[in-house]
Amino acid sequence: MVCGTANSANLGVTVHVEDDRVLGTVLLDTRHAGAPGFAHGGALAAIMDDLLGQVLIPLDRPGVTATMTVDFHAPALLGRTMDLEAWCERVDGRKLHMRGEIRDGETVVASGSALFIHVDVSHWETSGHALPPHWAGWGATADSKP
Ligand SMILES: CCCCCCCCCCCCCCCC(=O)SCCNC(=O)CCNC(=O)[C@H](O)C(C)(C)COP(=O)(O)OP(=O)(O)OC[C@H]1O[C@@H](n2cnc3c(N)ncnc32)[C@H](O)[C@@H]1OP(=O)(O)O
Repeated sequence: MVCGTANSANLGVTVHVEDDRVLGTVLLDTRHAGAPGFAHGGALAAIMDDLLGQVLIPLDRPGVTATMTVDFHAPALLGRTMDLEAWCERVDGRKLHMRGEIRDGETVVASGSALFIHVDVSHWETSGHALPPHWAGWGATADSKP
């Protein structure tokens, strides 16, 4: 629902990995309004969760959000391309401490921190739905990483 191109209701986030960091952009519009002209905080929180979750890819650790805090520092205006950045601050066993920012130019609109828990890919098999084929092998190098 955030960056999945197969979902026509996605929030239009695009991301890529650079040196273990996830960088990206998002352009919110009236569909994502809270107050007129401003992005809904829940949309920003969803973007933050997904952004921090994308760090699981360079970490090569499948995982889920256990807890997340989003700090809203400045109003997020609709119709502006905002920059996204996320990284892993610390790995402590299965606990993955992520951090990220949503910025409008030099202004940090929101910052986030989350605890993700490393799980086996079989975690998602309990839904009964088939996993995306490209998830096969996700986490294969996790045991060899600190
Ligand atoms: C090449 C491949 C490409 C693949 C490409 C894939 C795309 C990749 C992008 C994904 C981007 C999407 C990002 C969205 C991410 C979601 O939206 S995930 C969905 C929302 N989250 C969930 O559904 C999680 C639901 N919760 C759970 O399933 C379970 O509670 C958990 C989190 C797995 C933990 O359960 P558990 O495995 O039984 O572990 P448990 O022993 O309870 O906890 C382990 C440790 O963590 C601590 N802990 C657990 N929960 C908490 C908490 N809430 N607060 C503090 N500590 C906690 C425990 O205290 C424990 O600590 P220790 O005692 O070891 O010190």
